[in-house]
Amino acid sequence: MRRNMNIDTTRVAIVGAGYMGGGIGQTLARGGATVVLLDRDPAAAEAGHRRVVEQAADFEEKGYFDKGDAGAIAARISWSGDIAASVASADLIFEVVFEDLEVKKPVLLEIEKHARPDAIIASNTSAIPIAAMAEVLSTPERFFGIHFFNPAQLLPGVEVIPGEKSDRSLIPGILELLTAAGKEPAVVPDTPGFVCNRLQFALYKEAVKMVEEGAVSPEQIDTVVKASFGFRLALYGPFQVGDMAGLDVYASSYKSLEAELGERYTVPDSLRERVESGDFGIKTGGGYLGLSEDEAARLIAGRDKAYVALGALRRELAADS
Ligand SMILES: NC(=O)c1ccc[n+]([C@@H]2O[C@H](COP(=O)([O-])OP(=O)(O)OC[C@H]3O[C@@H](n4cnc5c(N)ncnc54)[C@H](O)[C@@H]3O)[C@@H](O)[C@H]2O)c1
Repeated sequence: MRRNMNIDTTRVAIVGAGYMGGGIGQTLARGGATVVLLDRDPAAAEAGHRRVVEQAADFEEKGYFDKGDAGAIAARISWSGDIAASVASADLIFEVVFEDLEVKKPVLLEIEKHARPDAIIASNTSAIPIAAMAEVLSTPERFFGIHFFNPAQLLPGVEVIPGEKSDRSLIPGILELLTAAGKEPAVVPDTPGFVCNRLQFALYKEAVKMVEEGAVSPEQIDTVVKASFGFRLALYGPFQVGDMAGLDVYASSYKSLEAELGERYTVPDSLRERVESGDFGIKTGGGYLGLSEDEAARLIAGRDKAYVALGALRRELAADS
């Protein structure tokens, strides 16, 4: 099995040249990989390729990409109607077709049939369990979820999701490749929705429910979220925010919400136990992240500076639009 993945010598095949497939291809080609876009219909692969190359030129012209990036991307990315041959010569093959297990299964089988034994196979699924896809493969040890976010060219995060049977010694090479492409990958378990989509869809459902109840409009929710906790989340995770805000405040708020909205707002057990034992987060020492006094002081000082800078950036972007 491969261990190192130098992006400049890595050949990537992407099956599914749609929105995400094109974005992933553009990202990896920009990083130095050689990429071929494939689709069920060669015309779709060709169209996906054209979109990626034209978008890269547009991004370079607008200054989003460095000078020379568009030319480098165009030189490194191609399309093909020959899925078998393109997959056979790749080191890393992405399945990026529709979010439907029954569509993905035959695609994965076809990839596995043509792939070299040492090639890695990845899926960009949003929420289908990696185990459910690995099940159809006879070589599940080389299969991973590698989940880019939309738009893949611009969002830094990527979830790397090993399945139960994935060979974990392949993970450092995958992380090396993604980091070389400018990404901030995180290894996460094969739990429902992985990390991002479980949280994102919980929030979205609650927002939709509020609108359905008729109390607030979508516009009101967007206005409040962008300027309040959404503003924070651009730079800090929920545990950093909770430890800074005070776990006692969170526990009391859950009690009020539970009284009105019921069980889904019950104080989580570990939060209740912390508060009962006097652990209110940073203000008492402790919290979920267990930061030292120095680390906590640095976090708060950095937060104040970051929020001032983020506030200025928001005003600048609003003035531009
Ligand atoms: N759109 C998003 O915001 C987003 C974000 C993260 C992950 N994803 C995931 O990425 C995957 C692709 O999503 P998308 O938004 O790019 O979809 P899309 O519809 O833009 O692209 C899918 C492509 O797959 C091709 N395809 C379908 N069946 C095929 C087959 N049997 N063989 C070869 N090609 C086939 C289609 O022709 C199409 O070009 C899904 O699993 C989705 O959940 C999407």
